Amino acid sequence: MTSATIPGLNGTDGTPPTEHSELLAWVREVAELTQPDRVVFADGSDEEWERLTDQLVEAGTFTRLNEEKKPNSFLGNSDPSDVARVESRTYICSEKQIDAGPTNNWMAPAEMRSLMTDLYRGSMRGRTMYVVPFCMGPLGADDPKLGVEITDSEYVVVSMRIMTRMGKAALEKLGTDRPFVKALHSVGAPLAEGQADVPWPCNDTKYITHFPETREIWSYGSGYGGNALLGKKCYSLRIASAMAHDEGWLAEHMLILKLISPENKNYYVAAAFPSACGKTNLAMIQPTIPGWRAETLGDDIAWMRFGEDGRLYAVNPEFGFFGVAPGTNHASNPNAMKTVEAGNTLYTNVGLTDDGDVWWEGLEDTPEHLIDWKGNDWTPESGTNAAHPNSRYCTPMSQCPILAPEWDDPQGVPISAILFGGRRKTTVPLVSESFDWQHGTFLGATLSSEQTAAAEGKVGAVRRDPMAMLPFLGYNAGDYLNHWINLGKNADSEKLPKIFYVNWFRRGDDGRFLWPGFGENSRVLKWIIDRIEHKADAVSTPIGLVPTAADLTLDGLDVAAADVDEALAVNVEEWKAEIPLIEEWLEFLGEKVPSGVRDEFEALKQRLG
Ligand SMILES: Nc1nc2c(ncn2[C@@H]2O[C@H](COP(=O)(O)OP(=O)(O)OP(=O)(O)O)[C@@H](O)[C@H]2O)c(=O)[nH]1
Ligand SMILES: O=C([O-])CC(=O)C(=O)O
Ligand SMILES: [Mn+2]
Repeated sequence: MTSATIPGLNGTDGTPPTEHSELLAWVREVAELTQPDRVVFADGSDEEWERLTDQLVEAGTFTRLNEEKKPNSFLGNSDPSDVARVESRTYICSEKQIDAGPTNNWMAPAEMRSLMTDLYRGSMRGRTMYVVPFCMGPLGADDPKLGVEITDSEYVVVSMRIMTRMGKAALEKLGTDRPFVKALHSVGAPLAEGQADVPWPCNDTKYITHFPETREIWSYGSGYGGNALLGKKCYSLRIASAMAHDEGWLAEHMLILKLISPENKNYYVAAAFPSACGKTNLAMIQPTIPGWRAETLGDDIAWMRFGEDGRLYAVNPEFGFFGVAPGTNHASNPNAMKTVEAGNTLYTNVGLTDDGDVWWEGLEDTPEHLIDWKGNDWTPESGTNAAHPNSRYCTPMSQCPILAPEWDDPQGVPISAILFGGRRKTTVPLVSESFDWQHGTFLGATLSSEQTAAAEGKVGAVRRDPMAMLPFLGYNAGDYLNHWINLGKNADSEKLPKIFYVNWFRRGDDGRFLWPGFGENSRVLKWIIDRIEHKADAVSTPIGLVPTAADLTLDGLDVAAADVDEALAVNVEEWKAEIPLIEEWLEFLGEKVPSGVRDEFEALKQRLG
């Protein structure tokens, strides 16, 4: 493949639809290495969507859902071994190991390149290689954040069309020489001449690799969203966090929410919770308190930078939602249900009902019979899950009924409050306010949560997850915390967002949730806004400023007063038990932990006595 044209391109004369020489050179290089049967530039058109979804139905990957119930929507269940992010196979390959830090897997870039080049050799044989240009964040930005994913998966192409601004418009933005992130993906399942394909090609060997210094991503062996849709975690968090560190901004695992008060005043809130800990639900909240409304700007990722006015502005780099299905229903998250019911949605690893609809645990109207995510007959008596706990829907953001009109504004929105939160059965109260930015950074740095099914590993085990970024940091966690401290030091403290810590998941002795969560979380949000407006009280405790039940608006809440008190309680003995765990965590992070975070730890110990 040494000629100027690219054989097989679009099945035509081989003339590529771009004159971007660096892109073309890379496409040729990858095609030569991976040996696909043909090369196609994805344009993001409706015609392409139809062609590829038809092809996926034909291949047995997709089932077209009932047109009346779920128009233009498909179910694609994965191989049972390929259902979540693989953190043990995720690498940050910086030149120096210290720059990947203690929280990341590391291998020297040259070694990883050599190892993966061997894996990629011939890995696309018998398949089509797609070149997928995309943009993270508004196309209208002064400095649009572009990328190109090369993939041999049709599932990835159609999913990228939902999750990113993909195709022709992004290719036009690339022009002839705009820089872009190179994101290479192969499912690692070449087909020999005449070999039949399987519905979900993947490989037992998996690598999700990042080269932060050269802003490159190499992914191999998995088709699952977080491993294969490279604009999402790989680019917008791991690579972008490294860019943000160099350039003075933040790339965070945060939802962006707009709250509108009864006085019609707008407040923007960003919140970082670990995977499957409630971002999508909070982002689409339907407030239960009269007069308050909410609108969504993003449910997973926020890029934040200081504006000329000194405030912190957030943009959502994504274009769709890749949300957890189980637990989502018309009561818990009506806005997510309306978004997916509008159609144009891809479902992965949920049940298929006899009338061609989807079902998952927690959805209303349990069917008498369905085909479960593994392809087996299922009834409510089966005693197994119809849907995998990490099953997901992939749906266009534009269909969200409460999408904020400013969602695509390249300026972003000014953030008034940042929330950190996790899943903790004990210890962590429903809400607390940090004393200041440095203390808030400490709360984020020591954030802890019980593990969920969003990644391989033991569900329920408590782990520290700094700013909910543990699996998504593209560089040393100590440097990252330093970056947070420094941003605060260099900003006008009056204009910085206030930082809060929430826990919707505290439980009583019998295991029941003490707080009903979901729409009722609006009561906590109202207190947060009232704190910003100096309208609500709080008690100063060793861990931060905490409301009493009397400080919250609880009219109409159907929860025992004792449960609310228990949800809000700061139990000094429980917090003392937390101290050695925090100590161990800071030791693990090592000497790069900033003094500001260490000082906060000492101060906490003092306050606990
Ligand atoms: N008890 C309780 N459960 C909640 C609440 N909010 C969300 N959940 C449950 O938490 C699970 C995951 O929530 P999501 O909102 O999808 O998680 P996410 O943080 O967006 O996750 P990722 O997409 O993995 O980053 C779902 O099963 C929800 O039903 C809440 O306020 N209370
Ligand atoms: O990346 C994914 O697969 C989904 C997600 O948002 C997460 O795990 O946090
Ligand atoms: Mn996420």
